[in-house]
Amino acid sequence: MNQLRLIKAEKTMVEEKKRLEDVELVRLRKENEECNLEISNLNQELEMTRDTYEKRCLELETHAKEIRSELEKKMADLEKLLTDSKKKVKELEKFTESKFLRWKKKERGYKKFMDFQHGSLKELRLGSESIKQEVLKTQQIYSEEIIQFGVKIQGLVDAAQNYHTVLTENRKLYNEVQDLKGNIRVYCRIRPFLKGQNQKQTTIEYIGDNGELVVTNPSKIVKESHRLFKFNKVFGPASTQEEVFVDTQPLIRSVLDGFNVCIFAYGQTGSGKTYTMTGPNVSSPEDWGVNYRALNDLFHLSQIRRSSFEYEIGVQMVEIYNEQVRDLLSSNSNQKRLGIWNSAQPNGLAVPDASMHPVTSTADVLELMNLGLMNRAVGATALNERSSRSHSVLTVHVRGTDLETNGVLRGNLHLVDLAGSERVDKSEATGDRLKEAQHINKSLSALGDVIFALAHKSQHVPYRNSKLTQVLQSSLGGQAKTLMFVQLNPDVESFSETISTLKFAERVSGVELGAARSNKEGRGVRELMEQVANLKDALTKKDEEMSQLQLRKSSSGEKGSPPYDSWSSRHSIGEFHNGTRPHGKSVGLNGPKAASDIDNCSEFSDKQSETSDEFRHHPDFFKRSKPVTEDGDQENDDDLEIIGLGDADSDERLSDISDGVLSMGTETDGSLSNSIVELTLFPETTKAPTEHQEKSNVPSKLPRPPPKTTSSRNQVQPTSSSQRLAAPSPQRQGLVAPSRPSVTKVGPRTASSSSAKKSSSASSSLKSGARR
Ligand SMILES: Nc1ncnc2c1ncn2[C@@H]1O[C@H](COP(=O)(O)OP(=O)(O)OP(=O)(O)O)[C@@H](O)[C@H]1O
Repeated sequence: MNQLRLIKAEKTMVEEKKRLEDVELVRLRKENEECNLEISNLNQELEMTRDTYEKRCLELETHAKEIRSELEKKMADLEKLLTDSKKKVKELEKFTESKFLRWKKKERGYKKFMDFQHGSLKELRLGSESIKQEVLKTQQIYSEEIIQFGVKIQGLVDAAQNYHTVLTENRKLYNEVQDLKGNIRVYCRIRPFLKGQNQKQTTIEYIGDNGELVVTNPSKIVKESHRLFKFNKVFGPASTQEEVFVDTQPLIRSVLDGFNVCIFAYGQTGSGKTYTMTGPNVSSPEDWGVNYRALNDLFHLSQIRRSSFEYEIGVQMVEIYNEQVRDLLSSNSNQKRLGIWNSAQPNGLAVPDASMHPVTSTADVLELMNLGLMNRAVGATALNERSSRSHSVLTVHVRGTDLETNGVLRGNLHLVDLAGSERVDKSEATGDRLKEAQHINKSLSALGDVIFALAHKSQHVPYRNSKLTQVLQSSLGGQAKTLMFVQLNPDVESFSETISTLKFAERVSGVELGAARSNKEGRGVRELMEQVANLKDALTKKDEEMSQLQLRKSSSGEKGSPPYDSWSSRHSIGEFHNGTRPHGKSVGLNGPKAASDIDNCSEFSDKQSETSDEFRHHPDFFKRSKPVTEDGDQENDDDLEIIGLGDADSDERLSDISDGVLSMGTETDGSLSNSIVELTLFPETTKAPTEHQEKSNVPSKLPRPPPKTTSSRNQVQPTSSSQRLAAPSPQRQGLVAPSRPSVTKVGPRTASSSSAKKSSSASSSLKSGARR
């Protein structure tokens, strides 16, 4: 059993073993298959590799064959090249040899040439040496000649400089001649274009150094479109305030020598009148206009002269708007209309009620002017741009006392910024604007009338026709120096205005007023005046004789001129007011003076109509000139209507502003210092307390009026400050008395006229030579 079992176990074991061997066999078989597969694969691969290798070998063999054949070919080529190169080398060797030979030949040729050149160079050097010598010689000659030229040019320069000196001298002489003739100086100033106006066309074509100005209208180029004007000086747009002042300075300085000076700026609105007269910016001295600079200069000069002269300077500033005079320096806002006096008043106060401010420094002036400008501006807010439609007049009164002789000099300087001139034409205006335009028209016309009446030596100068001319009277007569700034706007749109302004200015520049005279009250002047009076008396006598002869002739049937013809042709007004005879005889109104007065009156209408005709030539001024009646009353009545003033206003005209009485101190006795009335420059006032206070600034050193005498003038004058300026000495009374009965005002001034008669002899004697 055991054995069986053993056998069975062995059998199981064998079976197990067999089964394992089967599995192993299967595995091995599988592996064998795999190996066979792999072998076949490898065989395949080997086949392929062999094929590829064989292919590659074939290729390489073909390639090697190709390369070999190629190499063989190249070798053949190289051999060929080598043979060719050898051939070429041989050829080159041949060529080089021939070249070398040629070079050698050339070298020899060059050598020969160089030798030749060397020889020539030597020759040239020699030649240049000689040329150098010659050039040196020529240079020397040239330098000598240049030196000679220099000397000659220096001579020419000297001559040119002399020419300029002569020119300057000529100009000076010309100005002196003008001064002597009393020509109104006309300076033209052209405003530059303002910011934003750069593109505008200008009408100014040429500005000459000698005062020539050519204007043209670039928008209308027609034949003879260029207009030439000539003035004393033309300031271009680039001119500075300083340059303008330098040319004005001598005129202004003469105020300190006792001359009356009037400077006014004329031109259309916006042409630069205010710029010239006041300046755009008061705080910058560079921008100061003529006004500030003038006062500054007067102070400066008065300081320089302080060892020989004591000067007192006072300032008034008024505005004339709608024929009403307003004090611009008054602190009183409710001021009444100011009256105007006859500026023949010896103290020269045309508007005595306007506050007078003594000034001693530029700071004072700046303060005052600021006040004036502010007051003007107050008006402007109410009436809009009032400055364009009102005249502003700054009056500087100067009184100088000669410390050595005690002689007194008085000078007035009127600095006037006129209203815009073109407004005159703008008659389409209505209401207030029309009224303004009429007033501007009237006053500018009146200014033109006065200037041309003076120019024509008319016996009647219509000062009364406007407030402006009344205020300026003392500085517009033959005794004064007058300068007009003609302001131009270069804009082409203003062309027609520019032309009419220039035409007017051209006519003004030709006006001769007669030599200006200093208001000097000294013995020398008095003696001269006496001499003049004597001469005039002699002349009057001759005239009388002639007129009598003519009368006799005409009465005996011969044709002849009326007796006054000869007088009028030879005398200006005032000449026959002389009562001083060569031997001290006094002539009353019944004498030649009376005759002359009648004569003067009878001539008024003729003279005036002549003047008016003359004036009409100016498109702006003259057409509008009204005929003036004999004594101007008609015209003044009209004026009164326009400005709404009645008798009250006419009563304010305390003195009849007669042309004939525009006289200066012409005392006739020897006691000069006693006879001249000492009038205060800044008189006291007893009117309103405010004004009183204002005027209490008057320096105590100023002379006070002497006690009243029996002056008729003083008796009738109202109680304004200047009415009590002084009590004239008997010799002086005549100065303020009306010169002609025909122009003497009645009413409140009856006493004045009657007393004038009483003092007629004194009056007539005082007026002698006043205009000559
Ligand atoms: N020479 C100048 N250089 C520079 N600017 C100027 C000059 N002249 C005038 N202007 C300028 O032109 C303008 C007008 O000038 P301004 O007010 O002086 O004219 P106006 O003639 O006084 O005018 P109005 O009649 O209205 O018073 C101002 O702005 C002023 O600053």
